[in-house]
Amino acid sequence: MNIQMIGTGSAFAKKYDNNNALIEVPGFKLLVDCGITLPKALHETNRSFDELDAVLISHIHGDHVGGLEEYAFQMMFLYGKKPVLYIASSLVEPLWEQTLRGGLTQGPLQSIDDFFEVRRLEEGVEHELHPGLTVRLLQTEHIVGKNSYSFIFNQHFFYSADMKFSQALLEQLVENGVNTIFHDCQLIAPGVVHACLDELLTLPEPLQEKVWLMHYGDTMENYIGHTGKMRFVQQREIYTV
Ligand SMILES: O=c1ccn([C@@H]2O[C@H](COP(=O)(O)O)[C@@H](O)[C@H]2O)c(=O)[nH]1
Ligand SMILES: [Zn+2]
Ligand SMILES: [Zn+2]
Repeated sequence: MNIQMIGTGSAFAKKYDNNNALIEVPGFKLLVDCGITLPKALHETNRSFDELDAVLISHIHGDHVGGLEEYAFQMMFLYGKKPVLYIASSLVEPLWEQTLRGGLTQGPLQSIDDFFEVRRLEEGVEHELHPGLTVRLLQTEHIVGKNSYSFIFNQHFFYSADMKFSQALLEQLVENGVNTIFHDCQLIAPGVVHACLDELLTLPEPLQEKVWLMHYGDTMENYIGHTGKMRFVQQREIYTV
């Protein structure tokens, strides 16, 4: 499985695009989150919405869902297709009612199903998205009252939604077969709604070696060499995991 971060930036980053990814297995391209900057960033990566097979959503913040309106409209008006949307069941109603409805509805098109082929996912269940690609949703802590789901792909690759630091969770994941962790990282403490670098640096070194840092601020380069055994994911670089 290959992963390319279309962006690695935090919500306010300007040097880096929103923390959204493209996961690819033979015959299938999955966009993970679709934030405000995604449509332009995808274009700058010489890709188009039409080549994506589906999008998977972690939680409802602009840097993760703000590009969905353009995705739906481009697919409708430029390509005459309905994109496949994988999303936790609990997020379907809030995504539509609180984020997308105002911009998308027109005439007889009044429901999320008019714009997306919605595939509802249940937490804790191994879902096969395509031969060679499974995902399991894990609800992780971000902001009180807002459901947020991290992902375990192919039982070994953990991709955090925006989440608070939890050493216990990371240790448990590794015990259960996870060997690569892409983790959001707020560079400046305190993390509050994210794991911050100081917290991640308290992880034992063997665990740090499995951790790659993403969702970082514009000053990331100042921290190169100060992340212990952890490495920064580079925007637009392709990693095989
Ligand atoms: O406690 C907080 C911290 C941040 N926010 C806002 O959420 C969005 C998305 O930010 P993420 O850091 O990517 O989750 C951004 O506008 C933050 O300012 C918040 O509402 N509450
Ligand atoms: Zn975010
Ligand atoms: Zn968030």
